[in-house]
Amino acid sequence: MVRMEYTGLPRIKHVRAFTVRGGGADYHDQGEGHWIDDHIATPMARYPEYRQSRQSFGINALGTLVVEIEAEDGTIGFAVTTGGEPACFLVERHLARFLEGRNPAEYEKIWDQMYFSTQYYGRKGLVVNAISGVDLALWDLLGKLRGEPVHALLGGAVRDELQFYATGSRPDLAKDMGFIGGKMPLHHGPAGGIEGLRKNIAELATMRERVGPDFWLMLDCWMALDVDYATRLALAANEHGLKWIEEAISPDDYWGYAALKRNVPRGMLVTTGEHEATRWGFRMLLEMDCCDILQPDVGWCGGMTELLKISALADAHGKLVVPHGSSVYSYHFVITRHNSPFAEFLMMHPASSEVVPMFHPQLIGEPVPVNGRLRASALDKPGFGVELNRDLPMHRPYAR
Ligand SMILES: C[C@H](O)[C@H](O)[C@@H](O)[C@@H](O)C(=O)O
Ligand SMILES: [Mg+2]
Repeated sequence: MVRMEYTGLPRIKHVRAFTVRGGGADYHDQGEGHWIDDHIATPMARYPEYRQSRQSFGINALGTLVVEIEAEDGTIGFAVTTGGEPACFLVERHLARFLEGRNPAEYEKIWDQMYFSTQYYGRKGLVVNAISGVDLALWDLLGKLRGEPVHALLGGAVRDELQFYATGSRPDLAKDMGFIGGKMPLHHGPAGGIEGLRKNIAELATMRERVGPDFWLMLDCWMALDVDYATRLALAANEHGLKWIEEAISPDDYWGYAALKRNVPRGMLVTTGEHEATRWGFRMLLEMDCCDILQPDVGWCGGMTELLKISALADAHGKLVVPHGSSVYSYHFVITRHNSPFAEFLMMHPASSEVVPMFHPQLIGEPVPVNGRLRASALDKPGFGVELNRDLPMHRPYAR
């Protein structure tokens, strides 16, 4: 038998970084009147001028980062995440050196060099968002070069379809659309006092009335609360069958999460992780028993290469990993892991009344759940199975 010498894949020739505005991966970057910017509780709500709108304090300050990786045969892999112009700088002026000229299959070594070369100023947040964007573009390129969907590169689907819960303002409509649950944004935090707490519970009670006793209802608290408020909210919400209380405390307060997890009523789940990063951050959440479900965002936690490590660690601890909604980037992962039994779908329609692609308008061919589900066969194109909408006004601020 002739032994084929392994020469690797076509080398990486160019890495390019662009920013683009208006929804997409920076999905908080929406127009007026969208549910996602309507008096949602945040840590900034202690300042009255920043209470009504998260855009007022800059939740959409960054915009989307688009990373493109072109191989020497002309194949292009890409990915989108949150990061905007500063992330473009990091990609073109720092990270690109670890990719250009390399074999795209060496994603472990590339990830290691991207992380440890930026560790002195990175480790979480924007820097790891940029690393995640590069890593996801690399996996897209790998899939396109090998003619395989990313889920096949990750070991293949363990189920025939994905099921989704919906995040938005109308769990009642989500139930009618076939989703398995509805997660609502919390509208009032400690700054709203007991009155605000009562309003939170009234909103939950109204939705429980509309959806009946069995449909999952969850509250997303977006880092806004302290342990005392979160505990009182959980105790009051229990009679309305709250399934989980999400990201109630600051991501840095591991001790607060551990206390909240001890305080909530038996059977109610504590979840967090969308603003956590790397295997080391998630190890802290696991070893300090902070939560029941880990929710890394694959576009923010370090990318697919890191999510694989986080997921295996969580699995060893018997914990679920339900990634924060990140469109196809999480779908290709969730369908391959038993400890990821369902996925999040963020309702990006302004009134949560219609299913629209999560990263609209940036991804051409972006699949959406039908009746709350997505067949594995809908994810069978190479890479992440989507193309970049090149009609959008993209800007490459640090072209080389
Ligand atoms: C709905 C929440 O306030 C955030 O906007 C959402 O993006 C995130 O926390 C989520 O879990 O989807
Ligand atoms: Mg959340």
